[in-house]
Amino acid sequence: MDLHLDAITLVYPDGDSTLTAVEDLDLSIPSGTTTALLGPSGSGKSSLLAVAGGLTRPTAGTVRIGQDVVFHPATTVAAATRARLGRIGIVFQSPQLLGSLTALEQLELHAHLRGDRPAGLRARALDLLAEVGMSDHAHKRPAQLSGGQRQRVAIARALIGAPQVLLVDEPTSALDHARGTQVIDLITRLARELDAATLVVSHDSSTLDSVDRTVRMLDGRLEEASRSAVGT
Ligand SMILES: Nc1ncnc2c1ncn2[C@@H]1O[C@H](COP(=O)(O)OP(=O)(O)OP(=O)(O)O)[C@@H](O)[C@H]1O
Repeated sequence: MDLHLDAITLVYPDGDSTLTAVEDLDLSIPSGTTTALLGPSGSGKSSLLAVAGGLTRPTAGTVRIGQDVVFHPATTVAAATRARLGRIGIVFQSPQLLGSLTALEQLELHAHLRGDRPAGLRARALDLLAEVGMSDHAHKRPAQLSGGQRQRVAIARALIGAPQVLLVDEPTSALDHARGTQVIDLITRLARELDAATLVVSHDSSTLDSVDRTVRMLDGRLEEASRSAVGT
């Protein structure tokens, strides 16, 4: 299903005043495609991703998956958590793996937390680890893996629940150019295979050849050139 961010505004309290991190922003991402979100530091990229993932309530506007409004200014924490766990996979900037668990166990634990039934779970987790090129490392713990390998485990973990939406924050910031490009190519391919509407925040446009679309944020808004590309 497509992801729609409709007229999103996010205002943070800032001492005695306020700071508008995202301002009246519209963005739609068709299912199975990947959109990269670029922009200078402080332009609002992570804030927008947090709203799209239901981690932060928008001040105004709605987040829809298909026709369903999943997040809006009055969404309760319980409803946001339910929608996120059921429909959205998130990969954070640092992979946030648990040190004591193997790659395979990271995926299994995540599925259990989502409330998935265990039947066939191990096979699906192993399939996903194979998809991200980690079959030979399924039984290793994070300390035994490289940065790029940990990022691959985090991507597989985000996909274990077959999410309709995949949100990825700066997946390449700790990687060199070649590995960064590989990770972006992997995300783009998996989004297509799994039909997930995917948004990737990035600083580094040189790794983004495989994405379907690139949009740029500046001061909480999409730049004109990117906005005209929306929907193409
Ligand atoms: N929790 C918060 N409370 C108040 N202001 C915040 C908060 N989080 C972010 N901001 C401010 O909102 C603006 C947008 O920040 P955001 O982190 O979304 O930008 P970004 O484009 O992701 O930056 P970077 O590329 O450096 O991660 C910045 O001015 C930032 O200082």
